[in-house]
Amino acid sequence: MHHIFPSPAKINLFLHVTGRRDDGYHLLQTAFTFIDLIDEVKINVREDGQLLSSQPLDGIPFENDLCYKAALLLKTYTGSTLGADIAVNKNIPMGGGLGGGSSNAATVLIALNLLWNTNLDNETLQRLGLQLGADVPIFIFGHSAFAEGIGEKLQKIEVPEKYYLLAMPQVNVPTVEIFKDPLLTRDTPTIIMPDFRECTQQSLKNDLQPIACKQFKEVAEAVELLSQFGKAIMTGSGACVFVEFDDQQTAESAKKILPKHLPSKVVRGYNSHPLHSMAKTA
Ligand SMILES: C[C@@](CO)(OP(=O)(O)O)[C@H](O)COP(=O)(O)OP(=O)(O)OC[C@H]1O[C@@H](n2ccc(N)nc2=O)[C@H](O)[C@@H]1O
Ligand SMILES: Nc1ncnc2c1ncn2[C@@H]1O[C@H](COP(=O)(O)OP(=O)(O)O)[C@@H](O)[C@H]1O
Repeated sequence: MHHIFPSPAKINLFLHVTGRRDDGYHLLQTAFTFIDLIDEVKINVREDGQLLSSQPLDGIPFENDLCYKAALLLKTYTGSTLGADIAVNKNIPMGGGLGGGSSNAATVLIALNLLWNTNLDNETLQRLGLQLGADVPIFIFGHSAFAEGIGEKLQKIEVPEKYYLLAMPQVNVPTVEIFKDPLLTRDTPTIIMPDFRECTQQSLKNDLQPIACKQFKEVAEAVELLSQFGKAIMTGSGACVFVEFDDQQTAESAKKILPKHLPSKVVRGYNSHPLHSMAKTA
């Protein structure tokens, strides 16, 4: 029997680079919230222990798929003898700073932990998830959060659930190229940030954005086009850029003004991960 689990995208409402660790990874302060752009992860438990996909993603061999890596990690860690068929219906563009791959990995960890009865607690799953990527823990944490470290130290926050016009420039921004750019600002002063609503406009910036705009003209164009509606902020290391709206209609009207070559979508922010909301209502 197939089980279907939601796997939402995230946006970084701001992203500050505050330093660098000894291993070269950058220290960040960021705020994550979820949006209703959602992949569907379909899972079927296998008794024979194999991990397979009936529907590999375009250009990604299953061994490199974060879903497979998450399943293998959980299987190795717990010693479960069970396996799974895993397939994803993709709606989240890849490599856009929306965390789709990380979200898929988190959903697989949560879902298989239930289906295989391996009973790991949420914190252990977050720790395992971090081995797959810095963005995985937030999706297991399951609530809007202020994040520090490389994104793994999470504090719950309530963010006003706004609408966003999300522009998706058709370019793949390699995260590593942005972080290694000599012009990157790496010394944004740290902030204390428990209440998102008190965040000043000045804090609402992404330090990776000027670098992505410099390296990719498509990102710079998206920022310029969205800036006519408000403060345009890039998510993660790009390429997607968003601007906030209080209501859906105004966001839809703004979308109509954008040129056809820039794909865009009106989305809504959510504090709660849809898997957690499902668990509460079940
Ligand atoms: C920038 C963020 C913000 O949410 O999001 P995305 O753009 O991926 O969605 C994340 O921190 C992305 O973390 P993660 O997904 O682990 O990045 P990876 O692709 O593994 O990182 C590629 C490379 O970027 C550099 N890197 C990444 C994260 C970080 N905090 N410092 C770094 O210096 C490292 O050189 C790393 O090897
Ligand atoms: N299940 C998956 N979904 C999306 N991307 C995946 C997946 N498995 C591996 N990847 C790889 O991870 C990269 C980063 O994906 P993703 O998390 O969607 O974007 P980003 O890190 O920009 O937010 C993709 O470019 C892709 O090569």
